[in-house]
Amino acid sequence: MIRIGILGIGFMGWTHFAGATKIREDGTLAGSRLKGGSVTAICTRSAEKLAGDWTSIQGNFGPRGPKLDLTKIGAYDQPHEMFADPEIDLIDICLPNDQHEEMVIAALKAGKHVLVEKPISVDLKSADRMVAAAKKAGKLLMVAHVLPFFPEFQFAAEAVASKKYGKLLAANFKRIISSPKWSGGMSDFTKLGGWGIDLHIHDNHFISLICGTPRQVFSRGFLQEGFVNHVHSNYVFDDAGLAVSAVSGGMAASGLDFAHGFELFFEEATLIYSAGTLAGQWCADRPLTVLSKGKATQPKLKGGGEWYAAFTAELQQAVVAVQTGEVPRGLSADLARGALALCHAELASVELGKPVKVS
Ligand SMILES: NC(=O)C1=CN([C@@H]2O[C@H](COP(=O)(O)OP(=O)(O)OC[C@H]3O[C@@H](n4cnc5c(N)ncnc54)[C@H](OP(=O)(O)O)[C@@H]3O)[C@@H](O)[C@H]2O)C=CC1
Ligand SMILES: O=C1CO[C@H](CO)[C@@H](O)[C@@H]1O
Repeated sequence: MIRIGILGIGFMGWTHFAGATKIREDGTLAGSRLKGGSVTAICTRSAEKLAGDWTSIQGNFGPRGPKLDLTKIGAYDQPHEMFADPEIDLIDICLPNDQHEEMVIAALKAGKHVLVEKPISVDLKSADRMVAAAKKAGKLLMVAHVLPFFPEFQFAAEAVASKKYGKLLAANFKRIISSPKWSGGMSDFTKLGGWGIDLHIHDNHFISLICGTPRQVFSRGFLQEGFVNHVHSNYVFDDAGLAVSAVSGGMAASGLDFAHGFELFFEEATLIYSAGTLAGQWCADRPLTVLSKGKATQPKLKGGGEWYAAFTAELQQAVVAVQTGEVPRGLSADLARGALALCHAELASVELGKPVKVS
């Protein structure tokens, strides 16, 4: 049994907890959703949350946090005490971006495997230090990029890899939010790395996963405090027969809290998907649809339809990685670091007004 300790009970800490744990209506815990793994501890600075009152938590998807009976799990208010607990194997870090490096390195030094929320860090040198610390400690460092675990994105990734609709010729991705209001810790634009890192990295990671690393990127957009707020990017691959672009940012008016989607153009089919919130209501305006030979079909997707299902799948893979010692590419720190490098190349491209090589 892989025992997981979650550090930071905000939007993502609650979401990971819900993905991993069966919760009854009355807030008591009914066991793990993960095969071979379980959340056995949490660490939070908040006395309220330690006592099980998570009702202050509300992110830009999913329900408000509940009132929980936490008597069956360990509850810490000091990260280093949780890291020292010999009964924990994997630390799951759900803290604001600027705190990832310090806590990741401390957990690795304490002999734990680590899963850290995306982005791995805001700074590339910091990401390198984290990767080096994992190698030195001989422990796994995984980055919780959840997009490949969303059923629609999983379907798209499998279609590209299997070539079931022929070669991918072109792709366009969208990820738009209005500025979130729920989190003090996530409200400092420079600590976030701007939406060009905090938000858009999801698509940079997914694009790198399914298409490989682009050679160059050419971006136009809007900067704020030295970081990207809104960006339109063209990715330049060695394969001139592959055209990929993305639009991401945090400039949407409130009421459009979150929207994402894609159009993938294959030789023999087009895949479209578009969903998000409109004035607080989740709305899949274009559920994943395959257009081919004049027909539009909505394929049966893998995975559950619950709001936390992608996180269950992500945490399940992290558990298997600890069991086997092998990190799947989607969770690898190297791919996460590469996605961050792409974000920085886009920032440089917006600043310089010309294409920039991806390092
Ligand atoms: N994969 C995805 O879809 C998403 C990923 N994220 C990522 O998850 C991470 C956390 O984001 P999110 O959960 O939205 O943020 P929240 O602010 O909602 O939660 C972060 C939590 O970290 C703890 N914390 C510890 N130190 C601090 C501090 N100095 N300031 C603020 N909080 C602190 C707090 O928990 P406590 O009170 O328990 O101490 C806080 O609630 C980020 O890296 C973000 O990019 C965010 C949203 C979606
Ligand atoms: O997907 C996401 C939704 O928006 C959040 C910010 O508010 C991001 O942190 C996150 O990665």
